[in-house]
Amino acid sequence: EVCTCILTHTQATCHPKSHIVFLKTHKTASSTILNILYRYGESRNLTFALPLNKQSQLFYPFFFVPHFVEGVSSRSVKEFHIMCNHMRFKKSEVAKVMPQDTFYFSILRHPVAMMESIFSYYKSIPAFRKTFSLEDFLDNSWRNYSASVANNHYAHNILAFDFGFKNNIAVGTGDFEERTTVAIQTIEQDFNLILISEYFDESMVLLKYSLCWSLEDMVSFRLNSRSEQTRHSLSPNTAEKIKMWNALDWRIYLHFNTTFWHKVDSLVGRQKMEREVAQLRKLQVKLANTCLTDRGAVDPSLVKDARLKPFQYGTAVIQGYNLNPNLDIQTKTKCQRLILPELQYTHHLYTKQFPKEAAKPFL
Ligand SMILES: Nc1ncnc2c1ncn2[C@@H]1O[C@H](COP(=O)(O)OS(=O)(=O)O)[C@@H](OP(=O)(O)O)[C@H]1O
Repeated sequence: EVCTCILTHTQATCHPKSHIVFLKTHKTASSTILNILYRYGESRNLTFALPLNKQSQLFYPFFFVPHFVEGVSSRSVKEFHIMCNHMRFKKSEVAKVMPQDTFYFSILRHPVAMMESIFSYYKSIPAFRKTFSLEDFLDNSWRNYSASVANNHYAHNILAFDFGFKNNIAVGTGDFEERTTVAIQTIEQDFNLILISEYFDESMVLLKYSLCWSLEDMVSFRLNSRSEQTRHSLSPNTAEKIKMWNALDWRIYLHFNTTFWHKVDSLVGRQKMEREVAQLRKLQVKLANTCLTDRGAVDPSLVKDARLKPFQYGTAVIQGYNLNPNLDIQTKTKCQRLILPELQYTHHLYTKQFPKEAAKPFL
């Protein structure tokens, strides 16, 4: 894989990859990446490993098994190209569905920013429900945190959980170091690339090189972003408490933040990276000027077309976009796909791939 990617440096004959697994982690900009994969696959008639029965997730938080994918049990699909919906990762099971030469990648976000986002989005889970604030949770409520209660996994080392590891471990306990090492080594083995949400544009350029795609394939608008009014700034003291509480995630993040920059150096180079990030941003500004009326995201109450409204959850206010009404049909379709929220786009692809199943009443 590395060899073909190096060839892309010189614009030589690398072959675009189309067998891809993206582990969609939570609150890491993963919906923006999902949208990139959906558009790439749809425009090339690739087949997605979509969740069974019109679900939007691969039966998360259960560990992945092949029959979660529509078309596996019925054997109606011969070859899957892209798997990218939320799942709890288990490599041995995913590998039963996907071709051998599949490229595996995922994305991590700084655990402090991530927990701030998660607290607002998953405020209704038992661990957070009765707490006044994230600070209140970190100071007091975590003492009553029960790992066995459904959905509480969102509150503790959620990155590790999504990658398939046990998430309930405290720093300083007997096997913390060993389990951290095993988690990091296993992710290194199972994944070809780990991206970092804080360097989203750099991540997209790195992904472009790794997949041998074009810069045009990497353009996106920020999806699933919260409006300013539901963001909370955290003190340095709170940030330290989050790093302690989510020590496993913090260690995983630190490790892959380092390897990310090693990959940048070996696959792209810093100067070229800077140039390509600037090009990518230019392309995105141009696209925003063409596609959008408001130039950027707006609060959901201001999204005029109900079909383009993102799903709302918890105390978060998730923003969406308004489409420029003066577009020719072709441009309109292209722009619409760029801002189509995850649930709507998943349903659209499901209907295309499985028209008969899509017509059946929802069970
Ligand atoms: N391009 C880009 N760059 C940086 N950050 C981005 C980007 N796109 C989305 N986001 C932020 O990612 C958060 C949503 O993450 P997800 O889409 O993974 O959420 S979900 O788990 O699917 O609900 C959400 O974070 P918060 O706004 O802090 O909640 C988004 O703002």
